[in-house]
Amino acid sequence: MVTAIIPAAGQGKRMGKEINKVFIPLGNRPLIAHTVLALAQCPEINQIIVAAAVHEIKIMSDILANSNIGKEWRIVAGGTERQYSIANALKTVPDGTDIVIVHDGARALIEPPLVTRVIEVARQYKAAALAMPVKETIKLVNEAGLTIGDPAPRKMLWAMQTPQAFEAGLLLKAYACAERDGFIGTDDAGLVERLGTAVKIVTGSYRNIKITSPEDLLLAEMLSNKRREL
Ligand SMILES: Nc1ccn([C@@H]2O[C@H](COP(=O)(O)OP(=O)(O)OP(=O)(O)O)[C@@H](O)[C@H]2O)c(=O)n1
Ligand SMILES: C[C@](O)(CO)[C@H](O)COP(=O)(O)O
Repeated sequence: MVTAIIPAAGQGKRMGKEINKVFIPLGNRPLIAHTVLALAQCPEINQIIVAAAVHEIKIMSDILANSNIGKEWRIVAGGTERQYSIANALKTVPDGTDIVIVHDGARALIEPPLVTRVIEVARQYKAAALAMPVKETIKLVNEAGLTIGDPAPRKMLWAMQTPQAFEAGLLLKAYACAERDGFIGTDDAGLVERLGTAVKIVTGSYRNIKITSPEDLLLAEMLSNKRREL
């Protein structure tokens, strides 16, 4: 049984709008509805848990109730960090779940076949994540703004995306260890790697953007219109 967790309890500060970016409309529905519906289209996923900010539970619930999700779904209260929002959701994962997938509410353009793929690979390798090769030259820069070297050859650098999928027991252990150590990571794969488990990379898509700043919204609108034309 596969449970999907969607953290959507952020503030969307970098988007610079008054509302949480996951409620911004994209085409005919809010971003979060696109995200949840994309995951709901994956036959492998049995239930969906969305983490929402406490003061946004009502609006989230209204949106999801009107979205014809067609799968079991529920909302949990989020936390002050993405990781805490996911930790809250993990506490409510139903017994019998063997795979947990985590997907950002803000990655509304995810294509269902990629979700299916990452779940299949997680069954094989225990841990899998979408990622894309970086296109830019990446450098380490110190606080004074001076370069201090290249981190690794570019062909070894991949930009992590979501969804990321894990054996349920492994992810629960990774979260318990991170909490014990006071470690905050920027993705779930990072928490699992701390246990010594390598995460199998699945090539994602440059269209699977995390809608973070206003330019991303423009790009999302273009990509989404293009998809409707096809
Ligand atoms: N305390 C938090 C912070 C983030 N998220 C979610 O994690 C995903 C990825 O985070 P990000 O894109 O950084 O979203 P925000 O934290 O909302 O953005 P910002 O940092 O600009 O405020 C988003 O779907 C966001 O809603 C969450 O559930 N709980
Ligand atoms: C998990 C993630 O989407 C992988 O790219 C990303 O790290 C989330 O980052 P943020 O710190 O919440 O912007």
